[in-house]
Amino acid sequence: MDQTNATLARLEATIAARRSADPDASYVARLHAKGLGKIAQKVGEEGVETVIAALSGSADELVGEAADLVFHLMVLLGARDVPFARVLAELDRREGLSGLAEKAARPRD
Ligand SMILES: N=c1c2ncn([C@@H]3O[C@H](COP(=O)(O)OP(=O)(O)OP(=O)(O)O)[C@@H](O)[C@H]3O)c2ncn1[C@@H]1O[C@H](COP(=O)(O)O)[C@@H](O)[C@H]1O
Repeated sequence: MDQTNATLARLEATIAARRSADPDASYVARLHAKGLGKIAQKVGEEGVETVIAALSGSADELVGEAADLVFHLMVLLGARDVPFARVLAELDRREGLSGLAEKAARPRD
């Protein structure tokens, strides 16, 4: 397993373990206590903050916001019982398929 996948696998396992923790002691548990809607909202907020950092922040700020976004996305996937491996497998499936070619092959409305 390469470094990227090892980091994500560790984070996924930590998130799964913290879901049922005390919400007073765990941010992951607190998010789950607030429900799927709150988790999804956080992903949206972190996405917007990542965009702002990309357009007007430093590289360090962009790294920080991107980490927040990936973390909250992993919490969201876990809340829906979707293993991150499925996302990686989907990216693998798309490997080598140009985004332009994929779009051109879509059925027209
Ligand atoms: N990677 C992260 C991570 N990244 C960001 N965050 C938290 O995500 C939150 C995002 O910041 P915000 O200001 O948007 O949050 P907020 O003020 O609570 O937001 P609102 O209540 O206003 O919606 C902060 O509380 C950050 O500390 C994280 N919290 C946890 N982890 C990982 O998850 C593990 C388990 O964490 P706990 O569940 O807290 O033990 C940790 O050991 C880490 O590995």
